[in-house]
Amino acid sequence: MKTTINSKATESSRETNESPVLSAKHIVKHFPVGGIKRDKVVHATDDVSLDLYAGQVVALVGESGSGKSTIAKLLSQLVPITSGTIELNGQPVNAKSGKRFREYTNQVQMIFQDPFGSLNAVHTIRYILGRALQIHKKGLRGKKLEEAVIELLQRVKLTPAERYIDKFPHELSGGQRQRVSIARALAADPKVLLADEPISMLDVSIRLGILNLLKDLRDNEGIAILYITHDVASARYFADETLVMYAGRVIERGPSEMVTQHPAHPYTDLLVNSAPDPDALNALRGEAHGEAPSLIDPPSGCRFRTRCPFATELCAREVPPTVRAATGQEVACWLYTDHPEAMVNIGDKGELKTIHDMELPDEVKAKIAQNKEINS
Ligand SMILES: Nc1ncnc2c1ncn2[C@@H]1O[C@H](COP(=O)(O)OP(=O)(O)OP(=O)(O)O)[C@@H](O)[C@H]1O
Repeated sequence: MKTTINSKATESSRETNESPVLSAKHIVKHFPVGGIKRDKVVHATDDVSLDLYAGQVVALVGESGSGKSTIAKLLSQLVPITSGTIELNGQPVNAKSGKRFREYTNQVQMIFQDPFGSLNAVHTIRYILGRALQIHKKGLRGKKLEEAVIELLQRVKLTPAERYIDKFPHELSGGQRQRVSIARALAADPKVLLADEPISMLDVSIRLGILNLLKDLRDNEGIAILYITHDVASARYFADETLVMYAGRVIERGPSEMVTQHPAHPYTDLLVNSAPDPDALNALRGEAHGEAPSLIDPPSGCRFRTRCPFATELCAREVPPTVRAATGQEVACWLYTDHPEAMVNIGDKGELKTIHDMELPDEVKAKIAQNKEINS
């Protein structure tokens, strides 16, 4: 039986001897449920590990409710983790307040989805960015503060800065406001940006500009970025590595090009083929059906098995190990192991048949055979 591989970030996308800036190890978040289900919890994220490296973008993709935002909230320490550890520069982070907490939030900044709600409408850009700078660099005032505000505006390409500095948020376009939000995050000189759907509320025509700005920050300033998105195509364009989440778990990860062009996990395949509307999965393919599962009582074993065309009794019984697929990415799926039961599929009428008896394209059969060989 194949041994489970470490869920370390894919090495081909970066220098192998580099250490991550921010590292999440086996993080779990269970939210308590109120009302009559008081004794139950929502399994928002279960056993998620990820590493963010300087000058690299990691994308988290998945349907609505798969736990992506929860990961960002845990990494930004907006909500406490149920279990697991977060390490910044190799040091475990457990400060919940005080100086060490402020040091952490300086280094790990968040960019939110809604540039309309996240900037205070009653203040000018000068005040908003000036306040952010003063919080992180105490004693900065007068001309030096003005220069620092102008520099921030230049870093996010709002130039000439004089045109924007005395404006109120409502006088700016959505894209310009998102640039101000990014400038505010940069005021802390962060090593990590957690960007939760930073372009999804923006007009399609200006989305690329914001992604290119974030790309520049990655390339020129070496900032590590976690990019949360529904949009697989933008993950391919922007992210070095892509992690796919399903019902609170990471089910596939690897170089973005491989994950998005040669998906290994049946769910990723579905997600990629349903683009640009990943929430329309149900209508997509005859063989995959059903709703995303409840996170209060998630399915046993593999959480995708209730919608998976290849699900077996083994998938219901045990959580699949994470193994390496022939195409290089890491995948949590029994199909990629040499477990004998993973060969058996329950047909429409309840009869047992092997995956090789199913009507699959030859290339899919070859891929599965190749994967089994590699992992045996
Ligand atoms: N404070 C909370 N209390 C209870 N449940 C929560 C809380 N926050 C999130 N959840 C639940 O956790 C699960 C994961 O939510 P999360 O927002 O992380 O998903 P997501 O993938 O980011 O979705 P979206 O793309 O819609 O933002 C959902 O079932 C959600 O309802």
